[in-house]
Amino acid sequence: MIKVDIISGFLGAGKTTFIKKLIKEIYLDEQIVLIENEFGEIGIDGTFMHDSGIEITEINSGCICCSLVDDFETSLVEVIEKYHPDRIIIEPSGVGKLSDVIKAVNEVNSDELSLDNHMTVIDAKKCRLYTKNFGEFFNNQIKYASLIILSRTEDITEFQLNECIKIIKEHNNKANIITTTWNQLTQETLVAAFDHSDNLRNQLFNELDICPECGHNHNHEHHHNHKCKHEHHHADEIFTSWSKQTPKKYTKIQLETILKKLSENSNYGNILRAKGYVDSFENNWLYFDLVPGEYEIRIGKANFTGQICIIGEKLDEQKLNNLFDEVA
Ligand SMILES: Nc1nc2c(ncn2[C@@H]2O[C@H](COP(=O)(O)OP(=O)(O)OP(=O)(O)O)[C@@H](O)[C@H]2O)c(=O)[nH]1
Repeated sequence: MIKVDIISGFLGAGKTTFIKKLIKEIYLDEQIVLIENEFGEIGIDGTFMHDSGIEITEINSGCICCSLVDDFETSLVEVIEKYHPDRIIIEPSGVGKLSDVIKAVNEVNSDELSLDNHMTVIDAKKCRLYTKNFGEFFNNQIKYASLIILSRTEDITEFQLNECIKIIKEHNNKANIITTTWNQLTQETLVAAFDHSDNLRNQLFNELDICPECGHNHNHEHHHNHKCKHEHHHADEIFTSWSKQTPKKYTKIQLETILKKLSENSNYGNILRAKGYVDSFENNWLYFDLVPGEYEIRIGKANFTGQICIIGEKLDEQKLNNLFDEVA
């Protein structure tokens, strides 16, 4: 049997960072293939992970649970035939619904796959904001998780942490919630959290009554019709992405000025995530990550060209293009 893990979580929650930790500390003896589904057109994460020798299959420009469901099945079957790994880790796009991804995995026509952990990474700092603004996606990722991992707990007050846990428990009061900051999470503590989630998963599955049409859990016929009509949005009805490939060089200060504007200014649309890498005037490239209110620039290896990817709501493509092109 090939085990399948799904690691969901909203845009920028820390999925990729957590997967790296899992591979290094929990799955170190297993042969792993990672299937990444990016909502944007460019697979940015792939380049980071390749260095650790993990096979990566990327499915970009849409969502494996709606527009790319056939591509997803094809990729899974290809991965099984080509690599016969011990485990396949699926990283859905941040705007995917976990119930849809579980459903897509269950529908793949193969006796070799068995769904193992389906966990969700939640940015503890943004829990309240995201449940309010993007609840349809965010709450679904909470509800269907067998294990929940909080990120950025080092940056929040006890009050914020309790509030975040309260929100999570409103949607899922069974899953273990990992609240420890990631640099303190040891192999033993992770294993303990996973063991508990093993028991829970079976329980959760019995309770999952997933609608065959829309992938949602509905217990009553009446609710069923209502919810399918009014609540089931596809990610691309709400979120948009803008990508650009560019050979342009930036100084660190120039890139910082751009990211600062993106994180503080609503002129460009509601920016929820930006990431990519660009050439610099030094002998290295600048890799960047942005979520609302914070950004990070790291030094990295050259790539074949620079790539920028932005995801948000109502993005102003012209203004974004000018921002990256007309650098002072
Ligand atoms: N301070 C802090 N930063 C974190 C933590 N987890 C993730 N980050 C940062 O958050 C940014 C996004 O992390 P990723 O792991 O790329 O998030 P993701 O969920 O894969 O993002 P998507 O690409 O949108 O799917 C990066 O800059 C990480 O370094 C955390 O626990 N603490």
